[in-house]
Amino acid sequence: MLTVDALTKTYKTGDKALKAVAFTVPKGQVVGLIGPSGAGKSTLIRCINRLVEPTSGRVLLNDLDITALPGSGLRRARRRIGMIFQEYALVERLTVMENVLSGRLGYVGFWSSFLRRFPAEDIESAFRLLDRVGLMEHADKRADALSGGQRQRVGIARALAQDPELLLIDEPTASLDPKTSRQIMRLIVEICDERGLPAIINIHDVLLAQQFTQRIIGLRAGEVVFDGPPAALDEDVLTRIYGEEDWTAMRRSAEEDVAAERDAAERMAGMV
Ligand SMILES: Nc1ncnc2c1ncn2[C@@H]1O[C@H](COP(=O)(O)OP(=O)(O)OP(=O)(O)O)[C@@H](O)[C@H]1O
Repeated sequence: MLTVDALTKTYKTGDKALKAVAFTVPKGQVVGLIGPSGAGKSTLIRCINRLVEPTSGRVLLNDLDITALPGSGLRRARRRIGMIFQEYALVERLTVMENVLSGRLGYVGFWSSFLRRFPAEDIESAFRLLDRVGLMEHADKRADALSGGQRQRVGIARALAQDPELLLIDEPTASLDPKTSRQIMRLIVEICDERGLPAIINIHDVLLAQQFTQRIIGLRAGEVVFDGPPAALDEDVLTRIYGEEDWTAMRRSAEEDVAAERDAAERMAGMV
């Protein structure tokens, strides 16, 4: 379980990016974090793994107080937190398998990691993960030979290779087409359910968040202004999160996207 307790971040510039943010995420739950630009979503994700130092408040991962850890303890704690990124952050010239195994680098000693020699059980487990994300036959391909959706699957497998207790996911579908985005969201939610992993997904696509996550947290100007099930996310709530003008513009562009996708599907159907 992840507990975020009265988390506050004030940057040196005086920007109050988080104001006493508090929530808990139980095992297996996937939370969609939404909010307008500048609401504090990235700051929240970065404060949880302490890439950004919180000003006050606490972050607990199961029984471990991440906010109280000194440097060495923090490195060990970060192994427990898997990260998945918008731009995948793969090593392009390495193979799919090597990228997945790089998730184990925090566990093997310096020379083994320098020589990229991994224990047999790490390799077996990496094969199982590649199978789970549907990339078994691509294990030996270089990462730069893959499609965007396949790359994100490698990113997911690499995060899981860490054997994490929490996943922090930053805009996982922002570089993908709508169909691939849905496949990736479905995969993330299924895997979190199978492994009892809590996850927070920073996601700008409200419809996608609503369709796949079990809970939505809406941030506005550093404060949680909504925390509840996707079904409760009505026009009033969305206006509260995004403001009247931005929500109307977002809804219009989402409707246009849905219509464009439907037209494309109809055209494809007409061709066969
Ligand atoms: N390194 C920094 N120094 C000073 N202020 C910062 C820094 N990073 C973010 N901020 C400020 O903190 C607030 C929250 O920013 P943050 O990037 O967390 O928002 P966000 O919701 O992730 O936005 P976006 O969706 O555009 O990525 C903003 O006012 C931003 O200007």
